[in-house]
Amino acid sequence: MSRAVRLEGLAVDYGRTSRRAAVPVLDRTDLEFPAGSFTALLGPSGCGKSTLLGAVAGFVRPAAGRVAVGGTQVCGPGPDRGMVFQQYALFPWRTARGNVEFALKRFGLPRTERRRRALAALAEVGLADGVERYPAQLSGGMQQRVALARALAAEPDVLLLDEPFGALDALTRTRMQELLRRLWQRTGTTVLFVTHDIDEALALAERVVVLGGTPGRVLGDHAVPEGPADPALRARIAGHLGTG
Ligand SMILES: Nc1ncnc2c1ncn2[C@@H]1O[C@H](COP(=O)(O)OP(=O)(O)OP(=O)(O)O)[C@@H](O)[C@H]1O
Repeated sequence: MSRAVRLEGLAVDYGRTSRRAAVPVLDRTDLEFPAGSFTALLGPSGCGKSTLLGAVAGFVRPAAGRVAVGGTQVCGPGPDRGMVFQQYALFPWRTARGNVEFALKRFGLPRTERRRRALAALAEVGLADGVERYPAQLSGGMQQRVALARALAAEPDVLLLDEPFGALDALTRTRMQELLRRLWQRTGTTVLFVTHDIDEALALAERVVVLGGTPGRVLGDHAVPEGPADPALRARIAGHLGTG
């Protein structure tokens, strides 16, 4: 299933204490991500991309406004939202299968179901032969496949990816991008993908939202047409980023 994500006047600030005023990180932001859509969030370092994703994941509490997934207000993390980070954050003492199974534990699934889902998700990301390997026996790309399988095994409605391929070499990165596109097309999950790479955003997403400024706000919102890359669109987006 997939569900729409809606940000309504979402604002986030950090560092509020009894002595110090809060630092605003994300300005009041209204955005709607339709069910099944694939959006890239693009912007310079520090503009609040991860913060926005964290608010959707339920890790970050809004200072104002709200986030709703499928019409239900987000109050904390939940199995309907899966997250993949740049650092794979796998347990080194668990195998690929063990890492995915462990992540499913908090959803109260019986052991046989956890195993079934873990093996299916690992096969889906092309790791059927590596399920009993430990992270140290896997390349960076393979470890990121495990992290992706871990998120997919929960069968989330919304997949949140925070620069997931930033640490991979160019070839592995292209392969992982293709894998993600295929998975999205098959599952129809709503995808929010954070990157600071224009070409990655244009290669993957149907829509590119550009964030920038301090506090962060939406500077541009562009549909990406199917087909060959459009240099004029790229130039417009680069213009928002000040890299044109
Ligand atoms: N837990 C926190 N406490 C205080 N400040 C924070 C916290 N997390 C992030 N910040 C600050 O909030 C701002 C936005 O950070 P965020 O990580 O959301 O940006 P980003 O656009 O994802 O950056 P990057 O591309 O470098 O990951 C930054 O100035 C950062 O230093």
